[in-house]
Amino acid sequence: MIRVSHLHKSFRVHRRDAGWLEAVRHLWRRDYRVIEAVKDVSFTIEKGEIVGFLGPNGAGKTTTMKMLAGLLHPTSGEITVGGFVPFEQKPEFKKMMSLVMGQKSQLIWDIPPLETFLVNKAIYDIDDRLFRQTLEELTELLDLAPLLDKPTRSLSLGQRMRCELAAALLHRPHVLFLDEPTIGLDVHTQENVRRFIVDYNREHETTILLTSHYMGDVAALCDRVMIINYGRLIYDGDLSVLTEKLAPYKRLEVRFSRLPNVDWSEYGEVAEMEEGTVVLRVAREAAAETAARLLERFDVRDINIEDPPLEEVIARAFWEERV
Ligand SMILES: Nc1ncnc2c1ncn2[C@@H]1O[C@H](COP(=O)(O)OP(=O)(O)OP(=O)(O)O)[C@@H](O)[C@H]1O
Repeated sequence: MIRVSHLHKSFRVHRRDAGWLEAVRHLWRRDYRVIEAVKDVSFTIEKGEIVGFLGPNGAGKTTTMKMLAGLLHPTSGEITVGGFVPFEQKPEFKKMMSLVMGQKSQLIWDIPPLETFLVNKAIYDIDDRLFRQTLEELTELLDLAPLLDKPTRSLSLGQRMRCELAAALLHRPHVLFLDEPTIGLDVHTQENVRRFIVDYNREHETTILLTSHYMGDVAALCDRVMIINYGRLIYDGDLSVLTEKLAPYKRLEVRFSRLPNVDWSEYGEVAEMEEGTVVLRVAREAAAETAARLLERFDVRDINIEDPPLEEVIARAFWEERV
């Protein structure tokens, strides 16, 4: 569905040092600096996949998404989305995809969401029956009924985000680019939005590329992740493989009736210790056996074996640069 080959994007920006003298000098002499935001990125995404696109601030995620959505022209390289070249902005292309940016609203501020939806109906030339049917479905799924006729500016962030998603989906796009769709939302609304994305993807086989700083989004939604750092793709594959590769240990959280006074290094590396609980880092293959040993020797109230937190795995990927 999405094919990207040797994609590059550079921006030419004015170079100017601070100070008024520099500002005056700048009137005559203009220096430029080139920022290579995306460097030689290639990937393919098949129909119906949900792929997480991760990277630290300024890594090149939004720039890539904007190129995929046809808002930016690549410096070089090729992109096709559903067979279309995005930057040509053919009407058929616009009808088959949608871009949702958590930081930017596509709803018209002073009118109720329903009226923005009607504007979109006209823009995308959606026929009456399909519009009614889709709106009904989205209203139900996103619980929009009480919001549709309130002015957008009076909605909370979470309510607005649900309406943003509806606005983006009214024309039933096959490809969805979601840039930070849960940013700033409370935990409950984040979960609702995640559940909606999963259900929607399952039902309509929508292809989804998603960026998020919330690892909860990524863990809940994506089996596959792509990691970009300084404009380069440094990982593209299964999230579980990444975890195993970069964090080849498990976290054993053990709660005791009374914390025993022992040399923990015999069991693993202590990550945390407080009151009656100790968290140990233990090699993956030794986790089950270590848990059994602890259960046998001590008065254990509860024991939990978990993968390391995703934040830690992703942070390691950034440090290691090349995965
Ligand atoms: N229009 C522009 N002009 C100049 N430089 C730009 C422009 N847009 C992006 N950049 C630069 O390109 C690089 C990549 O930016 P981009 O917004 O794609 O990163 P990002 O991974 O989405 O970061 P974030 O997580 O902070 O949103 C950054 O160095 C940014 O400053």
